[in-house]
Amino acid sequence: MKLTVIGTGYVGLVSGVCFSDLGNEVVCVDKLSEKIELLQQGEVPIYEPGLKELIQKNTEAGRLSFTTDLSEAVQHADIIILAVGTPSLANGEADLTYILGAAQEIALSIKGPKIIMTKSTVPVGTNEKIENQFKQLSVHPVAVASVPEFLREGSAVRDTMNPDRIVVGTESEAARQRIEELHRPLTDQILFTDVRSAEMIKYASNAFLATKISFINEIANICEKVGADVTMVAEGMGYDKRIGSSFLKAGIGYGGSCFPKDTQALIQIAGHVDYEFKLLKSVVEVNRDQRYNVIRKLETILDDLSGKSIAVWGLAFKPETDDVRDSPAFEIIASLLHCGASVKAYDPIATPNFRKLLDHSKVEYCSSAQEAAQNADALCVLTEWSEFRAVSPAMIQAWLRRPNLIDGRNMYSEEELANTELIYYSVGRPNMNNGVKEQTPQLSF
Ligand SMILES: NC(=O)c1ccc[n+]([C@@H]2O[C@H](COP(=O)([O-])OP(=O)(O)OC[C@H]3O[C@@H](n4cnc5c(N)ncnc54)[C@H](O)[C@@H]3O)[C@@H](O)[C@H]2O)c1
Ligand SMILES: O=c1ccn([C@@H]2O[C@H](COP(=O)(O)OP(=O)(O)O[C@H]3O[C@H](CO)[C@@H](O)[C@H](O)[C@H]3O)[C@@H](O)[C@H]2O)c(=O)[nH]1
Repeated sequence: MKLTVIGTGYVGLVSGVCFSDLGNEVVCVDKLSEKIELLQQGEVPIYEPGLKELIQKNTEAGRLSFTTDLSEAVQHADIIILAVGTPSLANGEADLTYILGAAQEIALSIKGPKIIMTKSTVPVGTNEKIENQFKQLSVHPVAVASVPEFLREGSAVRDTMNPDRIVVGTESEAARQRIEELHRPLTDQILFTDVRSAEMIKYASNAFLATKISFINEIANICEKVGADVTMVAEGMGYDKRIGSSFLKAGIGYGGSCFPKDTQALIQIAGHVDYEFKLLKSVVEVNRDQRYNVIRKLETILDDLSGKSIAVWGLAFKPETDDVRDSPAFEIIASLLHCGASVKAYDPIATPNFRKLLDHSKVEYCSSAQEAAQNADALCVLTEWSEFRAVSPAMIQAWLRRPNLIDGRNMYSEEELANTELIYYSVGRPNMNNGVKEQTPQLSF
């Protein structure tokens, strides 16, 4: 099949590359010439495991190419995939400038019938707007389909090649058949819906996963007060197939380019039809507060943070990505600076992107985990990179000036801490002091 993908971000690039690997002829378009030049040279503008190898393989096979020329590229394809960004506006609504802008450019360029397949996450009703734009601007018939994307950053290639399901929302029988044909090699689990339901499935899925995370984070906060261990609680809950074990890891709250923006957008979508989504508003509020527990725990240990040197391990919003959009590390470091602390930060991959967000005289970006931890008054672990898991708590203690470890991702076990003198605070688990668990709090009822 001949495909043109508009937007070479995490979704457009990975989808385009994976579709080419299935034998389709794919042209990827972006308006950022520096991105396209990198891709034409075989370089990858984002960090995503396995992507570079697939780009090289499929470019060499002549199935994959990159261009900034949208109007030329759309002639090539029968299916045009929209994968441009839909970031948040100040009020939380999705900004449709890029998606409607791209649709307009396509409408003004096409010279024949096309299938427009929207992979971007868009509010209910957006694909109808896109269809109307085509009707107004072009004489050529288009069939519009909402095919939302569910890949995760850090495992985007694997997720794309092994999707749990493909959702296809379209009113067009021709589009339905072609899109089914395109996805059949990936899965048999293809759900056909109307357009609005497909758009809603994407937001509902992200909102539900975000709800699971805020739920377990609140359980963790209660566990800390009653002396229970949230990792055991989550394990015990997860064996129940109705609950499931995934997305029950307590931590510093969700970040990234999707959950924060998509939860806000769904609250707005509901608001536009006079529905107050109370549950989701709480999910967002819990998430916003959860990251500040790191600061509260530091203050409990160190009292005043002013003048203290705090090491931070992990700047990306999750491991295996260089994406720092809405990373909890940003607000945590900003709070540390606000409290008068200085910060020594390290991330295996994401430092260059994070530095663009926060270039501050009191933040020193280090080139190793040891350099960041050396002589600090406390270490905060904010991203669970395997590189950090490989460092023993005894080693961490040796590097630090004062033996304080705040583990925002529950990386280290009681056994590993037993032989150290660390003061250790994690999330929803008992604190440890000198290798010994703190006493279980007395319950007064
Ligand atoms: N990042 C994810 O993990 C993920 C997963 C599922 C769904 N989504 C959704 O997919 C969409 C894309 O997300 P992303 O993270 O890949 O975005 P991104 O910001 O990484 O990339 C978008 C790209 O589109 C390009 N672009 C914008 N307008 C263009 C135009 N008119 N012509 C050509 N290129 C244009 C931009 O230059 C940019 O490179 C969003 O709606 C997002 O919510 C993202
Ligand atoms: O048990 C968990 C699972 C995740 N997280 C956090 O949640 C955030 C998001 O993680 P994840 O979902 O793995 O990454 P994303 O790449 O943001 O993927 C989400 O957002 C994408 C964009 O919409 C969707 O396509 C994916 O299905 C959806 O998982 C990260 O900050 C994680 O640290 C937790 O705190 N606890």
